[in-house]
Amino acid sequence: MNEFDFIRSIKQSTYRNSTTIKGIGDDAAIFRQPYQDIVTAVDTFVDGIHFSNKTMKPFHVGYRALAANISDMAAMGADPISYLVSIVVPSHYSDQGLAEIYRGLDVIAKEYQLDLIGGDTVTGEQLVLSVTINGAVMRDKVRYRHLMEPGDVIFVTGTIGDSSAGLELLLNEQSDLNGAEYLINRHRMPTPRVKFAKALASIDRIALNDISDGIASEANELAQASNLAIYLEERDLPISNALKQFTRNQQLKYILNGGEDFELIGSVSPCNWQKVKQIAKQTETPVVIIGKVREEGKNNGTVFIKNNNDYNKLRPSGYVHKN
Ligand SMILES: Nc1ncnc2c1ncn2[C@@H]1O[C@H](COP(=O)(O)OP(=O)(O)OP(=O)(O)O)[C@@H](O)[C@H]1O
Ligand SMILES: Cc1ncc(C[n+]2csc(CCOP(=O)(O)O)c2C)c(N)n1
Ligand SMILES: [Mg+2]
Ligand SMILES: [Mg+2]
Ligand SMILES: [Mg+2]
Repeated sequence: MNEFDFIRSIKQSTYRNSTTIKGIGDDAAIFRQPYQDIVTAVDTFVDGIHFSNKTMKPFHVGYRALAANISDMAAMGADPISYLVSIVVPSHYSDQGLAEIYRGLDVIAKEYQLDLIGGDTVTGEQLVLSVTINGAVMRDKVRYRHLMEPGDVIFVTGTIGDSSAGLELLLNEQSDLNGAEYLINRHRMPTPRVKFAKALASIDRIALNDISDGIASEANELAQASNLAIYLEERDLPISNALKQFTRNQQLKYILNGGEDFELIGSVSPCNWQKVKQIAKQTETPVVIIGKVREEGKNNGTVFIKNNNDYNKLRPSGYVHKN
């Protein structure tokens, strides 16, 4: 299919948001958002780095690429609205594969009521998807990483490490483990926590970060942005039943250094914790406290984790891209 036929094939016939003024079909898209701040982010998804034919079908490539962007909106407390997709397609890639990528994009877009409003299509050596997302947030309700305060509790949604364990099962072609399907599904089709993050709007101040690179990295980002120290309790890290089958060392590797869970880690004043719990219940989002925040002079910007009664420094150690 040529570029123009392809673009016609992916154009939405109607838009899901009345604020989408112009989508696909001109030099640029237009959306209108009165009274709110626009929030925007981009994330890129590369064959051989973020996925391979061992780990994802074309449908999952689309689904997972947009999920990562939606998760960044959740991490800001924003409502995702529209997205643009820039895609590099290898010349040997099938029309059917391309259609499946866009089906994956559209399935999750529909779930979160997003409009596809534009993008770019080029041929190249390697399949690459770069997704730009737009969202909106009420003024003064953005959940910056720098908003932690001393005395806050650190919480995390869902269970952590599942995606990384699922990835390892896929790479080792090991699908006989109990719960393998669950773990693999968590890797291929993560669930960004938008409903929960939006429902937190009644709480004045919350710091949030989404878990793309493992708790060790994300907690360090929060500590550094807020210039405070974080103390985590290893035994309180939330683990799925499927992950419990792995050795404790493997579990900790997946949880702390794995990544791609797209759960949220954040901090809130202890006086608002009950409210967070209540909102979590209403939105069917598991949430637990895993640590606390302290003002500690020379230790500010550092994360510690307790096991066997000792706190040890937890260094950022997720996936780092090197140029
Ligand atoms: N090439 C770049 N040019 C300009 N800004 C960049 C570039 N790469 C990253 N950034 C910016 O750096 C900040 C951190 O980006 P990063 O990609 O680490 O966050 P993230 O998207 O939450 O994490 P992840 O990509 O692991 O999901 C963001 O403000 C991002 O826009
Ligand atoms: C085939 C294959 N091999 C390895 C990985 C692991 N991996 C790649 S990027 C990344 C961090 C998030 O990236 P970013 O920071 O760009 O969002 C992780 C954990 C994978 N997903 N697929
Ligand atoms: Mg990014
Ligand atoms: Mg993020
Ligand atoms: Mg990253």
